[in-house]
Amino acid sequence: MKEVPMTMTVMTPEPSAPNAAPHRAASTAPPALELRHLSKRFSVHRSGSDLPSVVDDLNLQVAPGELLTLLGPSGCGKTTTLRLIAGLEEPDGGEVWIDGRNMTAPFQPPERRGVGLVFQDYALFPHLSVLDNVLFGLRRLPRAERLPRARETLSLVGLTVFESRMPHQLSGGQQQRVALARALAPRPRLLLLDEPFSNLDAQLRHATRQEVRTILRRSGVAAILVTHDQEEALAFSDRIALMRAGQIEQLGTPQDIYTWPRTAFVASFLGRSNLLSGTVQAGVARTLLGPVLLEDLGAGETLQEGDNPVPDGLQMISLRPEHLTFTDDPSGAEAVIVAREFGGHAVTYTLSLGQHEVLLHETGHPLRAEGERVRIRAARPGRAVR
Ligand SMILES: Nc1ncnc2c1ncn2[C@@H]1O[C@H](COP(=O)(O)OP(=O)(O)OP(=O)(O)O)[C@@H](O)[C@H]1O
Repeated sequence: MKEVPMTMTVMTPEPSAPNAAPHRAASTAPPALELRHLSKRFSVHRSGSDLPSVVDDLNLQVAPGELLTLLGPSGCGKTTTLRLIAGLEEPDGGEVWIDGRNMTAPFQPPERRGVGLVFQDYALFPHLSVLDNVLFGLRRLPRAERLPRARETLSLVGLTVFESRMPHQLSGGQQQRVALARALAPRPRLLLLDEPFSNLDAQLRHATRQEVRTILRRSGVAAILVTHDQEEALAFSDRIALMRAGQIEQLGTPQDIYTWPRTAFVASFLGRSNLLSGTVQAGVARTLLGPVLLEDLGAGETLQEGDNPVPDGLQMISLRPEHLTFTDDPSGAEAVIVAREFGGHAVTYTLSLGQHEVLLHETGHPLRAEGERVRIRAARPGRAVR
């Protein structure tokens, strides 16, 4: 059974909008969220030295209805960013704007931000029924509106028949949907989800993620998901902000970031990648795999007239495992299969090219044996990364 939560799940919006943005155009909706040069560092001692910034000059806009994921390794500042947005932490610098209102000047407490929160531990009240848990988030609503709103939200998350149950009588996935209903019931401007699926086992996690995504789409609320699970980020998000050391390393749609990583960090954090050094000349890199044609531009990248998309010289080249292929061509690089990872629909081979190892991902072919000598080549263009 879960403990009574220390943190409240729902922050009901206040009706007034004291800090409406002066530049807000009448016909255009403001971003659901805007972070401007947001910074936060924690002090070690009251009087002592400061640690480096945990959130470092962060700029971000989230459109109404958008599902954005903050993705990154442990300790990169995702949760702190979420807590700054919710008003659970005060920033050292910068601004948080929610739905066109400045929440940081003056500082608005959590309950005045119109933000809903969902945590990984569901934070349901164990002694309240499903319906009462949802009603709890509606204390600020006129009494007559509470029950219809709670029932409407339970219907949205598909839990109407469970309204009299206690939380311990529900599966983990159902409990998480109750937590979602409780956060959505006050109709927040923005929903913040902190690792909401991490307590669920793999299968339930996948199903719940899809359900939550569908529910959020239906409700039209903008949401920010925090996760360190790249597969979850790829499947869930309209856009991903990939964070590293308190900054956004790359921001874009899952497909764009996966296809056109700008840095070696992004290439290897989001999916697997072979990082090879190559000498580039006229858009082709000479690597230990032989010549690799390079992607010149990624989504959103533009060139000034006369610019060379990939400068000549020594560069780091990223090649996805699925972009390598076995070949009978004698010009292919010689390699030995040192390991084989069978994943059902696909196989990932680890290949040794002497000093270096690379990964090759193959679907729908007969299995090759460990120890087999093969030739490989790049079947798709590579990407020069910093
Ligand atoms: N209250 C605090 N006092 C001091 N340091 C803190 C505090 N809260 C967070 N930190 C530090 O800030 C850094 C970022 O923490 P944060 O929880 O935001 O990272 P995260 O990306 O969410 O990590 P994880 O995925 O592990 O939850 C970490 O080094 C953490 O130790």
